[in-house]
Amino acid sequence: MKTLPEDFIQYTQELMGDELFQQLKQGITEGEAPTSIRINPFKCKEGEDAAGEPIPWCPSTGRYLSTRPNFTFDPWLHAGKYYVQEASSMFVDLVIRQLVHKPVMMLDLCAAPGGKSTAVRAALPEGSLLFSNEPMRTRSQILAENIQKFGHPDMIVTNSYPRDYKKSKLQFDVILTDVPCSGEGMFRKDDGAISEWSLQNVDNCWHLQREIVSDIWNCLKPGGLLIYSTCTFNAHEDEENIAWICEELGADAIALNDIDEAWNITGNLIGTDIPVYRFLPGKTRGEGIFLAVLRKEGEPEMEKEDKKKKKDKNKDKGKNRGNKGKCLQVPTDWLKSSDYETIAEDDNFYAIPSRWKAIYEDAARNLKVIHAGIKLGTSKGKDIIPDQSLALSTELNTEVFPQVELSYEDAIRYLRKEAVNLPADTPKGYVLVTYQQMPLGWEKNIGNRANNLYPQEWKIKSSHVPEEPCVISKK
Ligand SMILES: C[S@@+](CC[C@H](N)C(=O)[O-])C[C@H]1O[C@@H](n2cnc3c(N)ncnc32)[C@H](O)[C@@H]1O
Repeated sequence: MKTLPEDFIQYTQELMGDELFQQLKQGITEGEAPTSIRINPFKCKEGEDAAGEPIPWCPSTGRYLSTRPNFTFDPWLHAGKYYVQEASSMFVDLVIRQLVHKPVMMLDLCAAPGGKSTAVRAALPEGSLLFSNEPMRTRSQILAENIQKFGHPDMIVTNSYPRDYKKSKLQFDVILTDVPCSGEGMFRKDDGAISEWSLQNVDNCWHLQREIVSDIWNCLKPGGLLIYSTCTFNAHEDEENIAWICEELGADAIALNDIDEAWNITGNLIGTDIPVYRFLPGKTRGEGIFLAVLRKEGEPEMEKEDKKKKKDKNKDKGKNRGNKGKCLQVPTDWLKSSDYETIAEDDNFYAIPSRWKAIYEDAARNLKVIHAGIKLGTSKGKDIIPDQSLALSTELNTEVFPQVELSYEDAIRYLRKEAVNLPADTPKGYVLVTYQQMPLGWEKNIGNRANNLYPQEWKIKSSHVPEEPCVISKK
């Protein structure tokens, strides 16, 4: 049985009242964290569905599973066909679908490991561009990995601080700040969150959260949306910060529609009329999160912007802004569509959707961009080695590469970066290996053997192999 910190009990009981607090306490100490996944709609065939019960606030892609499979040994997870995410966090799906109806520029400022970024990307209208940022270097690498597995081309991953964004002067229609917090909402799942908790840390967190939002505020367009979330319960990091943002920075909180009472979402706990959404374990079926949506004061400058875009488009007509010399080296048919420009950086080639190349260039000048669009490959001598990002991209033209379908055992061997031999009649050169038709990565077939090109940093490290594959698909 978990023991909660005394200071936490005292404060939270006062904040919530006895009945709600007892429900929460029981949820944390005795309840079980539900297992859930979110399927990647861009990697599912029409009519294909995942097993499990739909998550009510994310019914198209979120599923509760009745057991917890050993996800590490499911090749589909590595192929980006789904993401393991706790259910409450999928609430951003509802927020985006309800409030964003035209293509936008969005920033997920505190994004690693990428759960909310991929959820948001799936919900945004096509034509939107999503920046996914994480200031901590190691975590930003994990974020870039998960974004590449998700495979959507309209994403830029950066490893920068909010203050770097402030200097960049980039402007966004929507910003999500899933800020670092004291983590009370993780008490059920993670004993470490309990041992690291202290009143002092709560105090440090709400100060840092205000600094983060202040730093990024000028990057939000007038009339733009700020989605603020934490995974903690105390009002300092939640309602009090929301009130502070509204008053000091200038914003209004927005109430969401169609919130079913049966979901048992809890509202504002400090008696103000600001609409906020709290997911409490023991009450709502998921872990603890807090979320509020704010609209920045001011009128959206839509008309002005649309005119400017038109002007810029005309200015660019007939102008090839790609790196011509290097462009020629990348086969033009590796992608399904030709709406891309190839960018060469050192030995690496990226395909950037043409419509946002100017924004990419702006970002690259001002921020540390660690991934953008689709990384096509790396040149080595006269060769271009196709990249893992290309293999997992939804834009890959699978028809131009020979393919070999792997058995479950070989797929796991491949994902562990062990040698996997290909059938004798496989053509020499780069071969796309798949598992149940999902691309996993590349091998280079050199005749008598094949080199496994799976990224070293992504490989499965455990030597265990389960007898049965984990099955997420509906039979
Ligand atoms: C709650 S986690 C984000 C989880 C993520 N949104 C998801 O759904 O997968 C908060 C993130 O903020 C990052 N962070 C820490 N300090 C930050 C800062 N000063 N500015 C922005 N992000 C920061 C942390 O490293 C962490 O990855």
